[in-house]
Amino acid sequence: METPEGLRAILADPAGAVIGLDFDGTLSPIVPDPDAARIHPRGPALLARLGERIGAVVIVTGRPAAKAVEYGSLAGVPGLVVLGHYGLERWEAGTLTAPPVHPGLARVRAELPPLISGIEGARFEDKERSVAVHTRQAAQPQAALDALRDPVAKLAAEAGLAVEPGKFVLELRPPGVDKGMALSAFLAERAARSVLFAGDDLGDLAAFAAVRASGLPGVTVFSGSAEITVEADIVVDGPDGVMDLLGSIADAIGS
Ligand SMILES: O=P(O)(O)OC[C@H]1O[C@H](O[C@H]2O[C@H](CO)[C@@H](O)[C@H](O)[C@H]2O)[C@H](O)[C@@H](O)[C@@H]1O
Repeated sequence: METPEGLRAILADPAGAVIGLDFDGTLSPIVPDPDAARIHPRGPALLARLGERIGAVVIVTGRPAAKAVEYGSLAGVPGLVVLGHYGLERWEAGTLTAPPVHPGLARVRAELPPLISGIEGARFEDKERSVAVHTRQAAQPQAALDALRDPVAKLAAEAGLAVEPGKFVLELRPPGVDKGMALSAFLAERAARSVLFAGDDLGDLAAFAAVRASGLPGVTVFSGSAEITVEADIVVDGPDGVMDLLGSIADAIGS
């Protein structure tokens, strides 16, 4: 495969590059229990190598930023920025900045668990600034997700929250921010000269669009799985493939 223009730009001028990465499904293999997710074993060392030479490495995730740092063992990655909750939170050099919790969260925290209690295998995740319902552990994950779509959408609308669908998950989160907005603002802040973003799920599409809209030499990387197909400049085989790609970038720019 010919090296995409965006990747060539990153290799030619690493100090001007931003490498943006999703967490679950991209850096961290998908597992049934959201609390059991951990970064790929090669992740921390690879990101540390990239952090030394790349202009900026930024993780843009639906997780709380501190959870991504913890589950990723990432506190020591040089210069790392983590934008959590789709850009609502920012973690940098051990400091977390975040807005107040959205007032609608109290209502969904109270009403979502009873609403999903009739759905076999459905699981509630409380992320403080958002909540999620997962169906991966149901006997029929897709049917369970489909059964939840309308009641979850109704509850979210009444609480003034947005629904973010993903891999066997529906999140209820504050509106007005997405991974594309978060990445675009970060590129501007860093005066980036090139960009790569890697993701695996529907929430990452906004970041892919931001790469394309940035006007920079850019490359989108899809961490492929059997669960979803998305067009991107480079498609790799899940987190193993992401690690191979990041490793080849780190090797090419030296350490
Ligand atoms: O933006 P991301 O970093 O990709 O986070 C998106 C959501 O990821 C998590 O759920 C997903 O991964 C779980 C662990 O592998 C898996 O069990 C689940 O089916 C996936 O949807 C996380 O639990 C959510 O809170 C994140 O928002």
